[in-house]
Amino acid sequence: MTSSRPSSLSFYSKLHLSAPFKSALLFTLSSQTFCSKYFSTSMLRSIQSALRRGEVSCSSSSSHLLRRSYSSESTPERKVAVLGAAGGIGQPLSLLMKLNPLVSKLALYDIAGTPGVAADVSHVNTRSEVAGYIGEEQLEQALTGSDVVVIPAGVPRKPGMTRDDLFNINAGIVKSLCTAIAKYCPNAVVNMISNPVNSTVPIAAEVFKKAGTYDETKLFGVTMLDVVRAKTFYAGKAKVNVADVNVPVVGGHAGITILPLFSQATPKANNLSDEDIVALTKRTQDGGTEVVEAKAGKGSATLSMAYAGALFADACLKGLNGVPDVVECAFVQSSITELPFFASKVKLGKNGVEEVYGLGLLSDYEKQGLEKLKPELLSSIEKGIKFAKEN
Ligand SMILES: NC(=O)c1ccc[n+]([C@@H]2O[C@H](COP(=O)([O-])OP(=O)(O)OC[C@H]3O[C@@H](n4cnc5c(N)ncnc54)[C@H](O)[C@@H]3O)[C@@H](O)[C@H]2O)c1
Ligand SMILES: O=C(O)C[C@H](O)C(=O)O
Repeated sequence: MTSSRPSSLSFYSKLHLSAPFKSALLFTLSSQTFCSKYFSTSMLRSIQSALRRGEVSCSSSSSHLLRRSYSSESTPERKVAVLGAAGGIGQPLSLLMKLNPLVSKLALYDIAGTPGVAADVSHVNTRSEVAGYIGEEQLEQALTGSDVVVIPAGVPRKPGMTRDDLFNINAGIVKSLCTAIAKYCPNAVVNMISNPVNSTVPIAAEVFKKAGTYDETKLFGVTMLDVVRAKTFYAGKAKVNVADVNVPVVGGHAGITILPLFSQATPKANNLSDEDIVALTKRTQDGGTEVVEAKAGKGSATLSMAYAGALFADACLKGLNGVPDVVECAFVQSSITELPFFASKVKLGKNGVEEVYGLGLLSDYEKQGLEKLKPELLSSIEKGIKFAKEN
């Protein structure tokens, strides 16, 4: 082996890689010569496949080098559309999607403001081509060919409001956007962010059913922000490394319907009392309100939501690309309780949801929380279904 240890290629994600890959990727590479000298063609092809599927990230120069030199396979083309792209969530989410190497086309749609957002984001030197679309007459173009459609369109809360108070405005917005999705990209995976998620997802399902395009494996209410919050708050209280933390959050996305399962959190924390768990649960359930109040009339969570939305869209893209064992929490059609929609861990695959996981063992406190949330969640689901049937 040469003495000059290369530095320009640094691989930094080892997720989902088999042992030989892991050791191979621990090297830092610098040149094509090095690549061909120390990695067999088959190993380079395997690294390339891992890159293609998004199982491993590397600097764009290294990715380019590997792609150019050693592979006949290309990264799958994936179009992502963001509806509501000029909004508080839409703008940072569009930027984060532009940074995602799994995206080849990024369509930014809104009723106003998208030419500026698209021009701005398009200057970022990453893979995807960005286009802005404005107004209903351009919605067809924005959606056509989309693999994933992310919807943060709609009004946010102000202090004193519940998410359900947004229903009257957002239900109509979601209905019209989903009608267009059914028409122009019926096979797309839909990530619903617009509130109230407990109702907007059932609305979307009804719209797709009416259009004859409903595929329950492709419709997701994005509850990732609840997971992001639960991880952050748990890590802070338990004094563990937040990067190592996992906490499933189940139920729905509003108040007590958000049920973090801290009894299943990892790493296990022995330093938390029952009172700590109650406080952590309440803080997770009220996380949205905490931000709404701090913003004092200027909207709700946008930056943390953009982060959470980008993470979830990335998980969907990985699933579509065939990455194994992509598991996240989301609000989906479900039979794990008596409710027709429920958030729990789901496995994401080439067609969207591959498996909806059950709740696992719950503490007595979580069992009580589960029973308490059911009436409210059911009524929000029924409200959405009724709206979509009657309008
Ligand atoms: N799921 C979650 O965890 C979560 C988290 C935070 C916010 N939200 C929700 O996301 C939504 C958006 O929040 P925000 O802070 O970005 O609001 P915002 O007002 O800043 O942005 C909303 C955007 O939607 C656009 N819009 C309105 N009608 C549209 C239509 N018919 N087609 C396309 N775009 C349209 C607006 O022009 C605006 O740019 C709210 O409903 C909010 O409650 C959900
Ligand atoms: O709280 C809100 O209204 C926005 C969002 O649902 C959140 O959880 O931050």
